[in-house]
This record gives sequence, structure tokens and C-alpha cells, in this order.
Amino acid sequence: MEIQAITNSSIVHKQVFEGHSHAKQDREQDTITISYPATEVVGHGSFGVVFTTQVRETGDRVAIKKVLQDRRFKNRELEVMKQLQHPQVVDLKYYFYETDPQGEVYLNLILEFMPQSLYQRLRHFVSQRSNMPRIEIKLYMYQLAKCLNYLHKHAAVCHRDIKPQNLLVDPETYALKLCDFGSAKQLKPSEPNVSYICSRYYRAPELIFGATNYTVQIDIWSSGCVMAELILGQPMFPGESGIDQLVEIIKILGTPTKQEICSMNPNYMEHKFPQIRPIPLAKVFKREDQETIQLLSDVLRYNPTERFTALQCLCSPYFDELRSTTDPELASVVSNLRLMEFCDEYEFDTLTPEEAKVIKQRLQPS
Ligand SMILES: Nc1ncnc2c1ncn2[C@@H]1O[C@H](COP(=O)(O)OP(=O)(O)OP(=O)(O)O)[C@@H](O)[C@H]1O
Repeated sequence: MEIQAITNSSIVHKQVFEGHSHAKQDREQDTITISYPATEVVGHGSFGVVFTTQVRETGDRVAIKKVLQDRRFKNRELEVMKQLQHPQVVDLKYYFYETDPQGEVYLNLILEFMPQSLYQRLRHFVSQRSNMPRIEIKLYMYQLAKCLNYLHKHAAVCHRDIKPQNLLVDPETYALKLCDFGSAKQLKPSEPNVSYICSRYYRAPELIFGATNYTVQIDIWSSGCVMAELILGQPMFPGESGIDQLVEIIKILGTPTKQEICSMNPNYMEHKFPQIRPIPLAKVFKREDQETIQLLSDVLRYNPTERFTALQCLCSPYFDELRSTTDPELASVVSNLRLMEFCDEYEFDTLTPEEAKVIKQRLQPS
């Protein structure tokens, strides 16, 4: 779903809740009033509409995502977004409810605005028959790994729909932020989760195998698919149906071994698959260097426990260029985005002090 805004002169005044207030329940006395020019909605998504405007009190450009609210349930997207605050997550500034004349209740999420999706950014290069510059890919992938480390470790949340359309970017600063937490969930090892989530090209193989005990590692697989797509200019595994998606993966990674199938879903152990040999990733990505190939092969692994975690991705030599650049232009992008700054409280809080020390030495240039 694309968004656009056509402003007209009328100003809307709304009582809204703050996105990160500490109040446990939504009470009217906890609201503030903001105003913004009314906008016309131009795009419709599967769950709602998004439009953009500017809050007059703060001058902030925002995107307003309006979703139909089922009165029987808490909105999981809202609950998740309220607890997330990270430079690589689109910030929830405010939210409010409204009821239409038919009595339907809508939840409006007022979000930090970002100019483009990574999907649109890639299409820009593809339409010019050029490639996205390697360094731009690296800047985006680094921020995605930083985001997922925070999401998976600090918040224990799995996004479950990582794809270029849900990664918002600013091509002027190279900032990247994750959006659309409509499928996100806190996964608990003891509770099963539905496997029919995530958009087809980006679905981890354990989801295609119907696993319900999957982990946050499904997001890492999707990220690997995004990285491959940015390099190739087209999806790496363009499956035409649910099962064809597996065929596309097998065509490149080869048939999974018995152990690999067991690691994804033991119920398929007896199933007979045609034996296909893997194509080395160095052949698929002929013009990429060794560090790029290595990171891709570390994330596009059948076995979710062998697949790199977000923190392991961040430590990959692929990102050393960002840590040790002598190019003043790149150094300034890295510094403006504060890519080498980490917060102990929400980025290393699940590590022991010893582990944190080693990781910091690796991630922070001396
Ligand atoms: N904060 C934002 N700033 C700018 N654009 C945004 C923002 N949030 C969403 N968008 C745009 O709106 C699109 C749809 O947003 P989102 O994915 O959250 O809605 P959805 O209804 O879940 O859509 P989908 O049909 O893709 O599942 C995004 O792909 C993006 O282009």
C-alpha cells in the first residue's frame, strides 16, 4: 500500500493518547489535544488506510494508520508499538479511537513519517537499470540487524512480516526504520504460534514446513531474503504458491538434510524429497565479495538454530567497512545515524557483563 496526501484547508482537532505514556489504561484525563490539516486518503492496505499530515503543535510530519478495531480484542499492533522505542523502529507518537456513523470503531496510530519504503527505493534503481549501491545496501542491512537485535532480545518480539515494503527509508540520510507491527508477537517457547504468517517470498522454510514452535529466527531468514533482493534487484526466492516457495529455496540451497528437516519440523522426517544439489552462493552472487557471500550463507540456513542471530549479523566482517571507514562522506553518514552508538539498557541487556564487553569491543571502533 502506497501513501500520499492531498491537504485541504480544514484543521482537525483530536484528543489523543501519547504513544509511550506510562498509564496502564486509556483514561480520558490522560489525553492531550493536537491539530493537523485534514488529509484525503489515497492508499488502502489489507488492514487499513494510511495517510500523511503535519501536527501543528510540534511541526512533526506524521503518517496516520487507521485500522478497523475489533471490540472483542486488544489491538496487538498498538500493544507492541507502545512498548517499542528504538531509532530503527517507526515511533508511535499518539493514538486515538473514532467511531463512524455505522458504529464501527477505528484505531488511528499516529506514526513518525518516513519518505519511502525500501521496496520503492529498490524500484527506483531497477527502473533505471542500475543496482542499488553496495554501501547503501550495507547501511540498510546494518540498521535492520540493529533493529532486530533490539526487537528479539530486549522486547522478545518477533515481527513476522519483514519485507522491503515494511522497511521505511530516507534516501537522503540513509535512515531505515521498521514499520507494520500488525503481525508482530511476543513468542513464548511453551505456546504454539500460527505458521501462516509472513509474506510468501520472505517466509522461512520452517514456516513452509508448517512449524508452530518457530522462533524469532524467522525474521533473520526474511532479512537474508531482503539483502539478497537488494543485491539482485529482484526477489531471490520468487515462489508462485506456498509449496513452490520451498521449491525455489531448494533450487538454490539444495535439498535439506534429515537433520535440517528435523530442526524445522520433525513431522516431515519421513517425507521423500527429490535430491537437488546446492548452488554455491558465490555463483548466484558472482560479483559480490567474500564477506557478503559469507553473511548471506550465515543467514540463509535451513536450521534456525544455526542461522545467525541479529547480534552475530552485526558482528559480521561484512559491516567492518562501516566501523573503520576512512571516507569522510561515509563516516559522516555513520555518525549522523549514530550507527556505532549502542545503549546498554536496551541493546546489550540480555548479555552478561563479560559478553557485553567483548561485543562492545567488536562493534565499537576504537
Ligand atoms: N510511518 C510511515 N511513514 C510513511 N509511510 C508509511 C508509514 N507507515 C506506513 N507507511 C506506508 O504505508 C504502507 C502500509 O503500511 P502498513 O504496512 O503499516 O499497513 P498495512 O495495512 O499493514 O499494509 P499491508 O497491506 O502492506 O499489510 C507502507 O508500506 C508504507 O508505504
